[in-house]
Amino acid sequence: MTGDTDSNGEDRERNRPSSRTDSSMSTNTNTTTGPTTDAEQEPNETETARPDDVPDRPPVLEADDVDHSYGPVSVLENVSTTVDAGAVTALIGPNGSGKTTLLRTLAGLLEPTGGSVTYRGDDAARRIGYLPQQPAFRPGFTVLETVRFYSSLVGADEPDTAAVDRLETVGLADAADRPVEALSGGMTRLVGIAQATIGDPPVVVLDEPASGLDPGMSNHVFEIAAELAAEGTAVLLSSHDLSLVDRTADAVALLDDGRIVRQGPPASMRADLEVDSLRAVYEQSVAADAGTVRVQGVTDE
Ligand SMILES: Nc1ncnc2c1ncn2[C@@H]1O[C@H](COP(=O)(O)OP(=O)(O)OP(=O)(O)O)[C@@H](O)[C@H]1O
Repeated sequence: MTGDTDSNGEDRERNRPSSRTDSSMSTNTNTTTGPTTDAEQEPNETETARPDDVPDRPPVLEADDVDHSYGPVSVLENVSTTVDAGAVTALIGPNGSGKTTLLRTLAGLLEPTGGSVTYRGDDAARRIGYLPQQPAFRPGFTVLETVRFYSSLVGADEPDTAAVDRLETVGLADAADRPVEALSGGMTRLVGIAQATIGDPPVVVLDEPASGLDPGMSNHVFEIAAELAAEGTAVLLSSHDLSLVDRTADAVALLDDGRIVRQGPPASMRADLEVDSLRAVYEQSVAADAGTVRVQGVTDE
């Protein structure tokens, strides 16, 4: 993985792990999904044809009819999806629609209250790396010491080298000696990304990795996600930055009120609705009024 940054997204477009015409996620709503075959694929005029040498993307995580309730409050209902190797899968949806709950369920941090989540990847020392929405680190240590600690936890042969490399990748090399409690919110998130990716887990789950980052660093974080995918990692992230998702993601799942209402490659989603942006797909698919957060468990009188 390299740490090169481009600020305009053109290199990322060129370096995208593969064409987005291959569907790593079903476009059906609420169905168990798997890779579709090329024969099942509708021709897509907005994208170039899939080259023959694009590797298959086996599902590494599968969610099958997943429900999650916090006590009496049902937050996820019948969510079926896959997270595939060598792809960036993005979860989008309104505030409170259940993205964090789904990410935590897929990462194995929350038990589904119905359905199942299955890991189908390699039996790695660390299977899933996870960046929480609000990463926090134990005060009293520097950035380098913190990342080195996580590096040694995952059994790196040379924790120092691995930690230094990872800080360079996320763009934090210059802050290596700074105490973690003296970092800005965006810098803390970058330490979190270093922590989530150390040890090269087959699955990396990033909850709003670009939140609080300036535009250049947001681009950089999505570029890191694309580079991880190009190396074969299954990257699952949530984001409200629809243009970055549109440019970067191989597959998108749109969650509304705890249900997946659309999923598939962004180009297919745009083509299905005959619109030219993921934002337009979002606006046509989300039921809630803009400016209102739908709160599960609260009924309309
Ligand atoms: N521990 C919890 N106990 C009870 N309810 C919870 C808990 N965590 C989340 N919720 C509720 O579940 C719903 C979905 O929350 P979640 O954080 O998954 O949404 P989200 O899509 O990630 O939102 P955002 O985009 O604002 O981060 C919300 O109504 C929230 O209040």
